[in-house]
Amino acid sequence: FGGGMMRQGWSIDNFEVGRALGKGKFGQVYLGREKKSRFVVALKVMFKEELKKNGVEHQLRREIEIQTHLRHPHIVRMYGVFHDATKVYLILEYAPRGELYRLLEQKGHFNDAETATYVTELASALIYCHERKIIHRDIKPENLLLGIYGELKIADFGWSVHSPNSRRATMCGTLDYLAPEMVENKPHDETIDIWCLGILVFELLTGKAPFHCTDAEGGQMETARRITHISYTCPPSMSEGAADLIRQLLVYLGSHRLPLKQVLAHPWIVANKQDRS
Ligand SMILES: COc1ccc(C(=O)Nc2ccccc2)cc1NC(=O)CCSc1ncnc(N)c1Br
Repeated sequence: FGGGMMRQGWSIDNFEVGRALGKGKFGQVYLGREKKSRFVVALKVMFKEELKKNGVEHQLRREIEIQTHLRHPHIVRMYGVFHDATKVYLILEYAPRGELYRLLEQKGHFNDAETATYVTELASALIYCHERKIIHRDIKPENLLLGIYGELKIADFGWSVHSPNSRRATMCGTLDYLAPEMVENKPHDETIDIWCLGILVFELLTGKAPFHCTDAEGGQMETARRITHISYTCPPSMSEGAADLIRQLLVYLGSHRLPLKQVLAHPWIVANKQDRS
């Protein structure tokens, strides 16, 4: 089925459409099944009008070019794309265990073994991307899905670009994952993903993003100030090893952040990561 997937000429008539899986950027995602092969996929349906209104057609085209060539166990596959008069459809790998952030909400936080295993999977996917000069720029629980064994898969490369890049993404929503160079609108490179990895480690272990400020605490301005001043504290519940890894990731200068290969070799990761299945 995969090979055939790249053949052009798919239409929605080739698929049975099932329940809604979630709401991605610019569109709704449904469970789908290709009729002949019965292969199950996730179908993301986006309205051309909305893409045009948001001026993201070129971004989507680049995304499709990037994504259709990526093959990695911890990156959600994009098998293909088709469109009709009003909509664009992305044929995506279905992640059977859904969204990581829902699991995080449910559990409150993860333990060292679960977190170190997710970090290992994410770091290996990011190494694969960075080798191809692709930076994701939007690593956060909302963009991470879970495969059949509960393994992590990066999805929604909505903001991926080729590095180095200084174009400012119109960031909507939370500032929590913004790196200092993004807050200060400076040029950035793939080390931006290493910053986001540091934010993620903290959030998976504590259930909170390190620089988050509620509106009462000063809101987004205060969050931005804390990011550029690297002003956060690890809770006493956090192990020294995890705090050490976070300290080496949340570094102001991108070039001074722990390289991904050294993340995989960090003592806390090596001591706590588990094998899946
Ligand atoms: C490789 O995955 C993507 C690649 C690209 C884009 C995308 O929209 N790009 C884009 C859209 C507009 C403009 C520029 C880029 C989106 C995704 N993926 C998603 O949105 C995730 C859909 S939710 C889901 N998917 C599978 N299994 C589940 N259980 C769930 Br829940």
